[in-house]
Amino acid sequence: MAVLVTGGAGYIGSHMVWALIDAGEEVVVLDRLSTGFRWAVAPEARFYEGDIADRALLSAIFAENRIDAIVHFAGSIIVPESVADPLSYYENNTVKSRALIAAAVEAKVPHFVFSSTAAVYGTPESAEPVTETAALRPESPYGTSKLMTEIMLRDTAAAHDFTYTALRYFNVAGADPRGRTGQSTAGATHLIKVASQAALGKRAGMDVYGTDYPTPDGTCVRDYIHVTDLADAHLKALQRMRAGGGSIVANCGYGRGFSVLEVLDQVKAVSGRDFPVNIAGRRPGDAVSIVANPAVAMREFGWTPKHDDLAFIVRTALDWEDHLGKRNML
Ligand SMILES: O=c1ccn([C@@H]2O[C@H](COP(=O)(O)OP(=O)(O)O[C@H]3O[C@H](CO)[C@H](O)[C@H](O)[C@H]3O)[C@@H](O)[C@H]2O)c(=O)[nH]1
Repeated sequence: MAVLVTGGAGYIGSHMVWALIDAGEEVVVLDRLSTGFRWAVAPEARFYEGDIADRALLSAIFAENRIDAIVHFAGSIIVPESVADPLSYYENNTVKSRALIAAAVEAKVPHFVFSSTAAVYGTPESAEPVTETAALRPESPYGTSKLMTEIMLRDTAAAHDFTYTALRYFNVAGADPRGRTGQSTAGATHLIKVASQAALGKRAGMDVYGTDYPTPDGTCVRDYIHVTDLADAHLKALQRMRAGGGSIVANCGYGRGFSVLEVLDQVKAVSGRDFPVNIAGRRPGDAVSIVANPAVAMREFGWTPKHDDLAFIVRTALDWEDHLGKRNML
């Protein structure tokens, strides 16, 4: 059987494709290449260029491949962009996911792994690591668009012979330790990516969005997870469903938070480079502090983090950024 990876030319998707291939799986990728890159897709995967809401293309993919699982990454991922242009986020993340889920049900594809997000929680009530049963109060259209898809999956699983896993990602960073892929998106806004670019002189400096938050140093706190550990969580979630496990929602993070300033110190230390940091105002849609309780993923699919070390995350991000620079890519 084969696994269909939507968004497999993107940052997390391209790592997932490698994780599946490393595990001996047959992989089919569907990506419209709006932000991803054809070269990011492992050559062993079968590639289709197109949209996840293109029913004719999906029918062809299901007819040409024996797919028993979909791992769905395709979507828009930038919190402030979603605040500025909410309807694009509801279109790309909710409406198009609905089309993909409908096609999966029609084709009787039994397993679905969905890339959800910690943004579904908004800012949790307490500073304790958040569990999956916490209140769902997204603070951005991005978070709401993903939550709506989770709800569609829940209701679809109740009505059809269909099992899903929704993985709520915390802050994904780093790159394949073997250097095969990394975060390559043009105009990326993610903290570790931006700081790596500043450290390597690809940008003159960077902004810190807000130092007046109610956190120890006044900057926002996040739980940074290495992208390879995240891909491994998907693989384990898939194996669990194939073994008969039911639908489930699970956090993907390490259970400890770092502030923006702590991350910047780490990037400076690991790279050995200093760079200008401008203290700017708060960015719309930012949650104050959010850290995962990953107990469900660890217990239910036996997920064990292997790279839960901020210095390693930063090292692999810097190595990938350097690799892109040496090849005049981005
Ligand atoms: O140049 C920058 C970039 C980011 N930040 C700050 O760094 C923190 C992390 O920001 P990111 O943009 O790296 O990530 P977000 O927490 O906004 O969002 C990420 O995590 C979310 C879940 O928490 C979603 O999954 C989302 O897709 C993903 O981008 C925030 O406080 C942000 O304000 C800066 O200060 N300067």
